[in-house]
Order: sequence, then structure tokens, then C-alpha cells
Amino acid sequence: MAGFRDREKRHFPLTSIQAVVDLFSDQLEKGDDVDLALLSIVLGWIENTLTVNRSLPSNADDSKTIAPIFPVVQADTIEALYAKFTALVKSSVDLSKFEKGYATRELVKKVSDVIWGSLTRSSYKDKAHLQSLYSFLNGNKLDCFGVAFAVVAACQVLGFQDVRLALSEDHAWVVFGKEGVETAEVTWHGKGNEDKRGQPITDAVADKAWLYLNGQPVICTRQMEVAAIVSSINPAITPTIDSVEMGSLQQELLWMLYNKGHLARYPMAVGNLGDLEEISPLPDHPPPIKFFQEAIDVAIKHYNNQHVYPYTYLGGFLYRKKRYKEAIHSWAEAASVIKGYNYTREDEEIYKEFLEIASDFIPNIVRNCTKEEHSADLLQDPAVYADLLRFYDGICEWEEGSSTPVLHVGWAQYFTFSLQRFDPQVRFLLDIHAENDEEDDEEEAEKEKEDGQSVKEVPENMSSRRSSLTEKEVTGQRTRHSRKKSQADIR
Ligand SMILES: FC(F)(F)Cc1cc2c(N3CCN(c4nnc(C(F)(F)F)s4)CC3)ncnc2s1
Repeated sequence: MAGFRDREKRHFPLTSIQAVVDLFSDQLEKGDDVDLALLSIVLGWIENTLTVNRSLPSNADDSKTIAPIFPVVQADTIEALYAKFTALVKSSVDLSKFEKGYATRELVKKVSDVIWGSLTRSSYKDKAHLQSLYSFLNGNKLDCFGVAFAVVAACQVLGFQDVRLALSEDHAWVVFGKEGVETAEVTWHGKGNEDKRGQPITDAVADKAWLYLNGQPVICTRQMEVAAIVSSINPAITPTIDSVEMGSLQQELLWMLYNKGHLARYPMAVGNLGDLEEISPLPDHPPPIKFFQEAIDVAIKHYNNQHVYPYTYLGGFLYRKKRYKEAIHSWAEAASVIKGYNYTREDEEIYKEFLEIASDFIPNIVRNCTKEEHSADLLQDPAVYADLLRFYDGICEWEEGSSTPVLHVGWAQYFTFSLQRFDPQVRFLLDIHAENDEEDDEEEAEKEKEDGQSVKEVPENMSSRRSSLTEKEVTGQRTRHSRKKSQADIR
């Protein structure tokens, strides 16, 4: 049952990261009754205290780090905010007009209007620290993720347990109803796009659309909704300085959720944990590699391999570890996912990811690989050349059939700059491999025909056969900067 009762109160005052982890752990044991509003208010209050208007003491200089402080969270502070949220929601929605039991589209739209109507008019959309109910209650500001989460938390307060958060890689909406298959937009997306609040996400809208992951979004359980607010924690004090305490809290909470199995169907949250483990590895934790490989495995197993970010998390980390061949392989895999989509004007976020890879990361690799011992022969490696062709081919195919063009002349310049750095021998080797492949396949087919076994599927492309990469050896994490950039919307 929801509410700020003894079970919650006894954790307060929260005086340490561990105390917050214990509160979350205890709440997660309540199953579907985990109190979303309470946890979002607690996280938002701590984040606000640790990152917003944290005027660095004038005597603080870069050499001496500021001694870690954990702000004590008092029960009555949180209780007052919690009461404000429940009072606002319960007073704004006349439940006598709605059937008990499952939510209806009218109910979901009404709750979305209540949240929407409480927001300040001022344009602030892409600022940081606007993702929590603390931001909503204390400043009437929410980002696009925050609005969707607030609608789900409000529906929980009203007793509609069927309203759940649905997440793509750059948008959020809700599912509801007896079978949980009704869908509704409850927030806006991007800049200059009319919001579609109240409308369902039909197959026509979702098919081949990255914004809706081609019908493969993350449908959250209550515990995954908690993982979403933990993922949306933003430890940044300034674009270049993070709160160590806030980052540790996010890492400990994600690790606890991971250990309880609540990230098992949430690739981006697993990726976030891999990010944090690379920045500050915790004792007895697996290497970051494991988390990014797991995010890919989850996307393949549960989401028909329609998610792009697991591969770009991976590629970003490999790039920073100077494991250039493997990075290019991951990016080729990412392009093999995006090629199945049609590009639209609402896909800017993923467009920027691919443009950064093509215009920044890959040119830097082909310029600098000869300085790196284990990538010195990169420009003579046909598997890498094949992966690079696959990367660009995927982006070309992404454009094909799209309403909006993807490529411009700059792309052709990046493409030709990168390919012409490869040794002409590579192209010749490419031909030899292709011929050998054909001979191999013919021999295999002959042999298997004699043995009467089915002919083995030939991998869809050459690099998946010749890659220097064995799937288990790879790792991935993005730079804090670029992660923050792409996380701007979740915050
Ligand atoms: F709800 C929206 F609209 F905000 C969409 C969501 C985003 C997002 C997220 N992100 C966004 C992507 N993000 C990335 N960080 N690195 C990325 C990569 F480019 F390296 F892959 S992608 C981390 C955090 N992490 C957990 N859950 C979500 S749900």
C-alpha cells in the first residue's frame, strides 16, 4: 500500500549513501507497491542539494578536492513534498468519473493534463536536474522524461497499477489497460514538435521508427521504473565537474537493482552501470566489458536486436581503450541495426551519434592507429576494411526509403578520407577472401550433402566471419561528456 508510513519513516533521517540504498532496497521488496513518488522526491532532493547552486567555497582550488559531504535527508522535508504531490493529484482528478480497476485513455490524458498544466511556461526544456518530482514540486519544471514518469507516479497515487512507463532510446510514453497493450503519448519530444499527448502509438507510427524502436520499447515493471529514475540521476555540478557523492549514489543504486535482477530487460541501464564502473570501478565488480556485452545480449534476446545504443556504448569504450579494430566492429553492428529504420526529423539524437563516429572517432583512428602498437596493422586488415564498409553501407541503407535525407557531402568526405587510408593490398585481399569464401562454401555444401546435414547458414557479411573480434572479448563505455550530451533528454 502506498503512503509515507512507518515502513518508510523508519529509514529517516537518511545520513549516508548506504541509508538511501537501504530505503530503495526495502521499497523494492514491496513489489508493485514500491512508492515511485517517494523515491523520486528523495533522489531529486539529494541531487538538488549536491549539484544545484553548489557555490564552490571561494577558497576551494582545483588541487584540493572538497571533502565529501552527504546531505542529511529529514523525514518532514520529504513528507511535506510527498503530501503536496498526493494532494495535487487527488484534488485534480475526480475519480467518481472513472471506473475503478483499469485506467482508460481519458484517465491517462486527464492525469497528463494535470502534470502538464502545472508546469511553468518559461522555456527551459533541455536544462539539467529537471527529471524528478522534486523539480516538479519545487520549481514546476520537468523535462520530457520527467513528465512521463510523473504521469505514471500520479496514476499509482490514484490506484491505477496498470499504467506503466514505456521507454525507447530517446522518448517515453505509457502503456495501460487489462492486457497492458494500450499505449498513450503523455509528454512532448524534441524541439519544435507538436506534442501528441493522449494519442496511441499505432503500428503505423512505430514501424521502422527509431523513436519507437520499431515496436520493441522497454516496457517497465515498477522496479524498472525505479531503475529509470536512478538512470536519470545527473551528478553534474557544471559541464565539467561532477558530484562524487551523487555519482556514487547512482552507481550503488544501479548495482543493487542489477543484483536484484531488475535490469535484466533494460539495456540502457546496464550500459549506464558499465559507464560508472569504468569511471570508478568498485571492488569485486566485473569489468565494464561485461556490462556492455550483457546490454547487447539483452537487446538481442528480448528486443529483436532493434536497439542501437548498446553497440555505441560498446564502441565508445573500446575507442577510449584504443582497441580500435573492435570499436569499428561495434560501430558496424550499430549501423546494421539503424539500417532497418527510416530516418525522420525526430531522430536527431541518433543522427548525432553516427555523425560523431564518422566525423570524429573514425578519422582519428585512421590518423593515429599507426602510433598504437596493437592497431598498427589496422590499415592492412581486410576485416576492419569490411567493417568500415558495413558501417557506411548501414547509414546509406538507413537513408533509403526515408522521408528525410541523412547524408550530406560532409559524410562523403569523412567516408573517402577514411577508406583511402587503407592499404591498396587490402582491397585486393578483400577479393581473395571473397573468392575463398565461395570455394569454402561450395566445399562445405558438398561435404554436408554427403553427410546429409543441413547446409550451415553463411553469416550475413564477411566481417562477422573474419572479425578479429570474438564477441566475449569486447567492452564499451562512452566519455562522460558524450554520455551527458545524449542523456540531456533523460534529464
Ligand atoms: F526516456 C527518455 F526519453 F529519456 C529516453 C531514455 C533514455 C534513457 C537513458 N539514457 C539515454 C541514453 N544514454 C546513453 N549513454 N551513452 C550512450 C551511447 F551512445 F554510448 F550508447 S546512450 C544513457 C542514458 N538511460 C536509461 N533509460 C533511458 S530512457
